[in-house]
Amino acid sequence: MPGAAIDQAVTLRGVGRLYGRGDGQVTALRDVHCAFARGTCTAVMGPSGSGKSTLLQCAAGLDRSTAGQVLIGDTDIGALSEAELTRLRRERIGFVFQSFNLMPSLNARKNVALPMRLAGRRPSRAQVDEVLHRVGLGDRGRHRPAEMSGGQQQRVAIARALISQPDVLFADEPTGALDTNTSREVLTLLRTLVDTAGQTVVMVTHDPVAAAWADRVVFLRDGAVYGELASPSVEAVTEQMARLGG
Ligand SMILES: Nc1ncnc2c1ncn2[C@@H]1O[C@H](COP(=O)(O)OP(=O)(O)OP(=O)(O)O)[C@@H](O)[C@H]1O
Repeated sequence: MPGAAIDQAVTLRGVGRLYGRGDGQVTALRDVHCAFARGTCTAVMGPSGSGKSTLLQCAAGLDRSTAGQVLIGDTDIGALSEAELTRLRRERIGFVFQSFNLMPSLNARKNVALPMRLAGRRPSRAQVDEVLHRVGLGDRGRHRPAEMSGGQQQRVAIARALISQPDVLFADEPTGALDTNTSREVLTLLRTLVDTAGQTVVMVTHDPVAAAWADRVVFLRDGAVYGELASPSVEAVTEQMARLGG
């Protein structure tokens, strides 16, 4: 198709998400159109309750939208069965949470290998070590979460998300539980994955400093896209958030 030169990793077309019924119904997303280009990092921002987590979960196939289409590459995930969606999530999507969600009794290597093992495959030691090396933890494979800093634990969670070589890495407040220094550690890593490996990253954040690491910020208000900023600076993001009342 002429003009369709930008390769989108994820496309949302008119996405809506309603929760509940009747008087208690909440519109978490309304007619959201946006796309995330391959090999870029996008931050999603907006006031509390504006639909950021819902957008991320619908885009990642963790939740189903109630209107519109979500495409991963050119796959319309709304058209997939539950089994197909589970497989797509496992093979093409990585997800990182604010709270790391590591298994405390397992060392870093075993945490990284866990999703593949649960899917009935056993990654090789070399595969696990390679991904730990990529996140800068090549020497920490035997450490358990309690023996690592918050930033290191989040890097293990990122390694775990990367082991399947996902098309897109989604991160919901990846630095929300971290102090300034360890946040920078994690943001540097995400930036490096984008710049050196062409990884696509989409992250929700409340923090203008974190958002300024992204190539673009998409702002939400009341479940709708309010605007966006390319090459964001901390000041420009802060200003836009103040305008949004966030
Ligand atoms: N499972 C659910 N059931 C009912 N309402 C929900 C559910 N999940 C989210 N909502 C509502 O949808 C709206 C958007 O929520 P969402 O968590 O996506 O916002 P958010 O921007 O991520 O907020 P925060 O910054 O506080 O995490 C809110 O009004 C929320 O209360």
